[in-house]
Amino acid sequence: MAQVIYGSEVSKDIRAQLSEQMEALRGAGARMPKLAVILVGNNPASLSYVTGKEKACAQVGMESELIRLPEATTQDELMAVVRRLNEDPAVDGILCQLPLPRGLDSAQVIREIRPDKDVDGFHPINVGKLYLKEDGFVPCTPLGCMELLHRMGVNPSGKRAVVLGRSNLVGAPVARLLLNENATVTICHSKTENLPQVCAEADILIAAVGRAKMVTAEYVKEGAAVIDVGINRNEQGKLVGDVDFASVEPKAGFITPVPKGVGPMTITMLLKNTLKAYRQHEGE
Ligand SMILES: Nc1nc(=O)c2c([nH]1)NC[C@@H]1CN(c3ccc(C(=O)N[C@@H](CCC(=O)O)C(=O)O)cc3)C=[N+]21
Repeated sequence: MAQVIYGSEVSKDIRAQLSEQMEALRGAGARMPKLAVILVGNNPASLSYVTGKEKACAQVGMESELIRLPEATTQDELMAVVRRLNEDPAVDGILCQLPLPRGLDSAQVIREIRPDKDVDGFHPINVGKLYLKEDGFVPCTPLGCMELLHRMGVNPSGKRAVVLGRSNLVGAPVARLLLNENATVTICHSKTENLPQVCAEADILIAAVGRAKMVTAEYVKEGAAVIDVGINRNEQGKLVGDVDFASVEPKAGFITPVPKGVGPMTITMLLKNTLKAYRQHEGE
């Protein structure tokens, strides 16, 4: 029987600490940390995530500004908005919600965000710092996965870790964070052979592949820590993870659910990254 670790609960703890820190800043009459979120177009999933980010900022007492741009926004118009936010001393963090509408170049937008305001941790400078173990912004979902592992009391050092998926947003950075904590890391992808057997060697299994319920019990070692990053929607539009929870839960040592697992941690880590940017801008 696995111990189910609710990211929604862990998030409550962390957000309570953030609320206290915001209270202290407000009490001292300081400028408040501010996150600017750019949403281009009307993708309903993006709108729900962005709304969640704004609500979380308000919940802890952080400022946020939502810039909504029409689907037909041009690359130059979008770049101009990013440049304006780069120069705005009241804005600590900038996030451009992905994916962008077809025809817009997200890599160019990400490069335009000032690295010290890149609270997504997607800018090449911050990616490089992660690989060099220097202090920069780490992407929110990978940070959330590591926080959940630490809350499980699972120390990655010396453990076999398998990351299922190699995206720039999740798989690649979380694999690097696990390596930075001295795990022995295997990254699996669509070309990996004997996938279930490779995954079943893992003490720590991170499922970030984007395929609903793909990970069943045969992919899981008895007692392993399983972290489900999946954000798939089933035919009824219900949020479903990459892990088949019913099949894996009896065998795993720890497991995170979807929803109420990694998702809320992603938002909470975004708040922490925004406070980190604020502290750097305030010269603390
Ligand atoms: N520039 C950028 N940065 C991102 O961090 C980013 C992005 N673009 N594009 C999309 C992904 C996805 N993402 C999630 C955020 C919160 C939940 C979340 O809170 N999920 C809740 C459920 C929310 C619901 O019910 O819809 C849960 O899992 O319990 C999930 C996914 C951030 N993303």
